[in-house]
Amino acid sequence: MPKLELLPAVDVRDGQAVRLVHGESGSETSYGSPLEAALAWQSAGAEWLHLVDLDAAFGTGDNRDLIAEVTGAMDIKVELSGGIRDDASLAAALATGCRRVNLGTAALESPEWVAKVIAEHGDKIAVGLDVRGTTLRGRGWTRDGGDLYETLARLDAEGCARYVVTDIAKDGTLEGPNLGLLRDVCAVTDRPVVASGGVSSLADLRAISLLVPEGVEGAIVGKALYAKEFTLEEALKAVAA
Ligand SMILES: O=C(O)c1ccccc1N[C@@H]1O[C@H](COP(=O)(O)O)[C@@H](O)[C@H]1O
Repeated sequence: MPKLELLPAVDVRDGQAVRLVHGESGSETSYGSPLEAALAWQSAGAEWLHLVDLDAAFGTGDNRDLIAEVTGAMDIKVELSGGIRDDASLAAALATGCRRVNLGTAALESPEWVAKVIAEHGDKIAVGLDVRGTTLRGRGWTRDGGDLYETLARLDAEGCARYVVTDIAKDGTLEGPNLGLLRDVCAVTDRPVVASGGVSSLADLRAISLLVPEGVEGAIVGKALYAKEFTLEEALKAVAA
């Protein structure tokens, strides 16, 4: 059985690595330099980095140069999220050398463009399904964007390669992942799913690992690492077992 991939997160707001609670603007705790954080996760053995431009996601500017600098400094695979909504922002994201990008708002508001870039770029495109209940949220998670399962069916039909599923109610809370949501999504798609939101312990990671046979490929870990609930080395060991 393949092991669960771990993607430590670096979310960037106003040039700083931050964690939010429920993705709410203004709930930031700052953790300093994004480059230092990313390099620390790489040194600890990460194979992936989940790098988010929160200003671009919220529409409060962007950290594009910094994101490109961090991505360029990485030897590991980078997944980029936040504000990738049109040809220019997608070209800038892909030009960083990242392995793939996550589209959020665009998948809700620009379905024709998303179908086009999925056809053009294949598995370099993932879609972030950020949900409250089963309602998708876009524009920095501030606006409703339709039903999770209807959107998933459309994206599946368009050939979307992968989904990053975030339970907003869990994100940044250290309350544990929404395993039911992950199971429900895996039950209706054959595409790999990356779990996001709520991881608080090594036990949570082991619980997500049990969903690998159902289609969960990876887990994004944020707050728990920054709050030192466990180390990345411990997490990698826990999912390797
Ligand atoms: O990661 C977060 O905490 C987050 C919080 C609020 C909004 C977005 C967030 N992150 C990721 O950004 C993209 C969505 O950006 P966009 O809608 O495409 O501009 C998505 O992957 C979110 O999970």
